[in-house]
Amino acid sequence: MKDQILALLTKETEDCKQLGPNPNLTTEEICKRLPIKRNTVSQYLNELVAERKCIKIKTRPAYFYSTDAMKRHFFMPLKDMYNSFEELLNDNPEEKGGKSFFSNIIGHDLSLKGVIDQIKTSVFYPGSGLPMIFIGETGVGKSMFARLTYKYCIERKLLDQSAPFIELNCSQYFHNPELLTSNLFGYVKGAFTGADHDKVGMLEAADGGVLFLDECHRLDAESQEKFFTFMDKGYFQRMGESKTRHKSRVRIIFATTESLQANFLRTFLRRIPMTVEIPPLSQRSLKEVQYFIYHFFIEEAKKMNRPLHISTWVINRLSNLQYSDNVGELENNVRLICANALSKNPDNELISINGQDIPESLYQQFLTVRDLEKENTQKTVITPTSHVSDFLKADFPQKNILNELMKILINLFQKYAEGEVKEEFFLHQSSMEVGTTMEMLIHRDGVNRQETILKYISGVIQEIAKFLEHNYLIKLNGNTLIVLTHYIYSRNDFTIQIDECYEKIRDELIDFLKRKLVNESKLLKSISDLLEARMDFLLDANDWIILLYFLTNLDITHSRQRMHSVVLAHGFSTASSIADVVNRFLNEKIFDSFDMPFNVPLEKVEEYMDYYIKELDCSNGLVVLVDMGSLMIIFDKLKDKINGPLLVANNVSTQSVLLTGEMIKKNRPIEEIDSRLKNDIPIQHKLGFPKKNKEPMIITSCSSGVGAARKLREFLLGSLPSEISYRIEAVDLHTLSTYKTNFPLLKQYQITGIIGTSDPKIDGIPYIALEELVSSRGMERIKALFPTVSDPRLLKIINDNFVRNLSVERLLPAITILDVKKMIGYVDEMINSLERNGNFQMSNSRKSILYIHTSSLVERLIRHIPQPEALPFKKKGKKYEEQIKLIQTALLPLENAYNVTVGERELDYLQNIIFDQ
Ligand SMILES: Nc1ncnc2c1ncn2[C@@H]1O[C@H](COP(=O)(O)OP(=O)(O)OP(=O)(O)O)[C@@H](O)[C@H]1O
Repeated sequence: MKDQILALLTKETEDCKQLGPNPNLTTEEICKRLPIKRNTVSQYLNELVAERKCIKIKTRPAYFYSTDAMKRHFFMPLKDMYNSFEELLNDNPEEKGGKSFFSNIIGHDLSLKGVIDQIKTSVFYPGSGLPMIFIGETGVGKSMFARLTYKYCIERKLLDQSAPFIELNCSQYFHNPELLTSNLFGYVKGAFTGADHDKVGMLEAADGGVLFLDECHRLDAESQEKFFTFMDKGYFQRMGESKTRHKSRVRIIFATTESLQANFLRTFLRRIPMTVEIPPLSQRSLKEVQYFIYHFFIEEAKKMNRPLHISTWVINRLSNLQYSDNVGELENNVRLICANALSKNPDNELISINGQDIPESLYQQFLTVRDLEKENTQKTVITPTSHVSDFLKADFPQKNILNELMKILINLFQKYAEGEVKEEFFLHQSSMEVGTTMEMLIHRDGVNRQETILKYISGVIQEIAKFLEHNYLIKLNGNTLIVLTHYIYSRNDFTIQIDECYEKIRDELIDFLKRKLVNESKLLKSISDLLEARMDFLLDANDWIILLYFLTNLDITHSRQRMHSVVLAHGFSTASSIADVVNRFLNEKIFDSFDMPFNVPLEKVEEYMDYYIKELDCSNGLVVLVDMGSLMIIFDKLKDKINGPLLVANNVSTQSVLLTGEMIKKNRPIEEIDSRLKNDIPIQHKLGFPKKNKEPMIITSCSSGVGAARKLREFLLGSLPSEISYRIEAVDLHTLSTYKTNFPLLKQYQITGIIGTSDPKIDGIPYIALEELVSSRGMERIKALFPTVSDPRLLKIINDNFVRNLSVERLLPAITILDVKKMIGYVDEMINSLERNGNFQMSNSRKSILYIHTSSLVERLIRHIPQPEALPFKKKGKKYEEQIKLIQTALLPLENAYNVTVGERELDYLQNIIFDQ
């Protein structure tokens, strides 16, 4: 069977004209074409991938290509699995190295990487590609990308060499929408006064090629409607025509500087699935702006066919101007400067460009730029044969910083290995080195915080932070997020290098750290997986070392047991500065901080603290230091919500924060901190202990990993009736077994049970195997799991849902021709009828068997599979007859729905399942 699947894939791969989502290469389609069950097909496909006989594109749905056929018809794939078609296409050797089609575009590997990926996705879509709309300010490169897309299609043989490219600027027809419509769609003789012959429109003229509609927000509603009919149905009519329909196989690209929502019909936008946003120059990095400057000077040098000597003064100013008309404006400036310099000395072999060559019109602007450079007389020399890459001397300062850091870390490890320093010192010192270097990355030059890629990375890091908070209960503060973002951002540009002779000891260091820092390693593995999945960013050995040390700074293990403390102070950075100084002094992150603007309303402070106590385990206590008497009210606001002792003191000074921090670090009890604070520094203070009952919670945990636990959580939540909102959290089994009752959730909540597939053995907390929920003791278990639910009706619903949903899960792979959910609905009805008419409660285990048995029974009947063997003889008295009647009545709706009749032997079986003692 596996061979059949491979043969089919080979044929389909060979038939593919281009690499892109092809419905014939999905599991779904293979199932339709071969008489094999879906599960089996999936399993074989994955085996074929593991055997390297086919590759998988992990999109939704996933696509499979035969590796051999790929090699013959396209290129040799370098991996077995790809996250997207773009990733696959990037492995095309023609796309690699200097030969990549888009590599001449400035920013192709920086801010425009995403734009180029989107274009590739769009053009490879089967048929005529996906219609795209480029949006972005004037001069960002929309027209350029439209032309490039066309050329790319020709290069990749998606279009013929002779295919037309027709461009239309819709704003030219602003005052004459009718003329625009007639030019686009054509007209027939007599369609309007003056239409004395038939005329082909641009849509038809562009058949087999590309139609680019610039400034398309000028399309009136009628033209938009005509377009979406065309995109929907594939035909259009010329003006004045009512019957004839025309077709055109055209790829349409739209572009606009305007907002989509305000200028287009919703129906129109819906037909353009690919919106490609090109960022303005102000959102690109300084580095990218400088590449543009070199690029345009090189273009001018080519045109003039002579070298240019440009002063640093000019380059610096050009780099720092604001360009409201973006790349186009920058290009014009360079052109103007060159033209001016040339006109002064037209006969010189070499054109020198200094401050005095700046044309009048630009000079004013140039003077607004602050003096940036130190005295620097060096000139940039550009010749007609220069290439931008000549100027990318890759002098990333951060590369040196990180290379240096690796040297220091390896050196420290060597010292430790040779017994020169103690383990504690080497680990501590290494973490401190990493912490300091990472902070330096943020403050390097040339980072534009608006830059698209930086924003993107920041978004991914925030997602990771949420994941960590949710799964490991680790809260990363804002600064940590910024540091991580900048680290990944820097590492996008280069690889950290160490001398070959150090590689062995580096690998030993990594092994040592993975053994020593088990929690951090686990955490980093999750981070690394997420970075790979979301950004295709792979951490290498050096990153692992640096980031493991970085994570130790976050004090993951300790923060779980220690008291928490926050400084709340008014002012731009008062709280954070004091907290930072004290944390540094104590060599540990003890304090969090909240900087409050002077006019901050109390609700905002309360909101922050609510979030804080919700997110962190404060069962060991929370100390809040505030800078105003009025904020003492925080005590009353929090005291009933918090699950540990609370101390609020009105004194924020370095002295009081340090005193508190020292005591927290020494794990002194909160009462002692309270009395020391009030004795040493006269302050207002309030101390209280929680009265609040802990909220109940269920934990799910599975031996096969947190993913399975999360699935189980979803399953349980999905089984709760809407009236009940209950906290259920998925926790990694290993973490649970390691931390036991010290695990924060276990302190904060009243854990009513741990449901899963393996017992973490925690004293005082019942473990309930999933199976038990559907056993005869199920109801009892459910009552204990949901102590706050007293209504028996609700408890019964929960119980019934569990049994039923679990049966559905089990039935899904077994039942092939029936719609399982629908079938289960009928069994529900049957159970209700039996319980109601027979006046009894069926046990969970019987219900569970009934769901499964009845479904396969109906399937057997539909497929005309013979009835099972008769059961051994049993006495069939009056009671038996009554029970059979009950079953027959309960079965009626099901029999009617599936047009089947349940026979005598089957009835006997059912009686056995339902009533047999
Ligand atoms: N990434 C880039 N690399 C090289 N040249 C670029 C790049 N982006 C834009 N340009 C150049 O900048 C100039 C302006 O670009 P283009 O005309 O395509 O912008 P536009 O967004 O279409 O502007 P408008 O909305 O005003 O029509 C062009 O000469 C284009 O070739």
